[in-house]
Amino acid sequence: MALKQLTYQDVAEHNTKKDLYVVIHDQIYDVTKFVDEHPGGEEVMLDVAGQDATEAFEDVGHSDEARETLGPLKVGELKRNPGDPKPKTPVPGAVAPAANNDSAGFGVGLYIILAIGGAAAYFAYQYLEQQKAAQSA
Ligand code: HEM
Repeated sequence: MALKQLTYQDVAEHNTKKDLYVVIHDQIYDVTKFVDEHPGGEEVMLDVAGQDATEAFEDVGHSDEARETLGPLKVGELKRNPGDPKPKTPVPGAVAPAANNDSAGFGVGLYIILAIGGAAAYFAYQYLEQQKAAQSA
């Protein structure tokens, strides 16, 4: 069967147990026949019926076997319209570098504080030495 291009609106029409589509990573799956066999139960599947289930699916940490089960259930691809919700798929590396930048920012800040503290201590020492020299002169 040729793959269909469906919009969120099209997918949303398949939201009953007898006619059940979900979107995972922008792929559309017809899980009508699978819902009764789902080891996680039908309830969770009905919760995301006709919607983007990417987050729910990934949060569970489904096995490779579960991912393979998806293959034959695929009926189409999501066609995004302007104004549709953004993809739930996290952009690889989007979070990690931001976290790194934060810690790098702190690291640089720390160096600056140490450098200023060091300079202040140096000048204080110089000043005291001068005072001592002036007194003994
Ligand atoms: C639509 C495609 C889905 C497929 C093909 C699928 C398949 C599976 C499979 C094979 C398992 C057994 C454990 C494993 O192999 O990882 C499982 C478990 C589970 N699934 Fe799904 N699943 C789907 C969607 C979802 C969704 C949308 C949810 C929403 C929360 C969900 C929730 C769960 C939970 C909670 C378990 C754990 C059950 C347990 O360990 O008692 N699944 N699923």
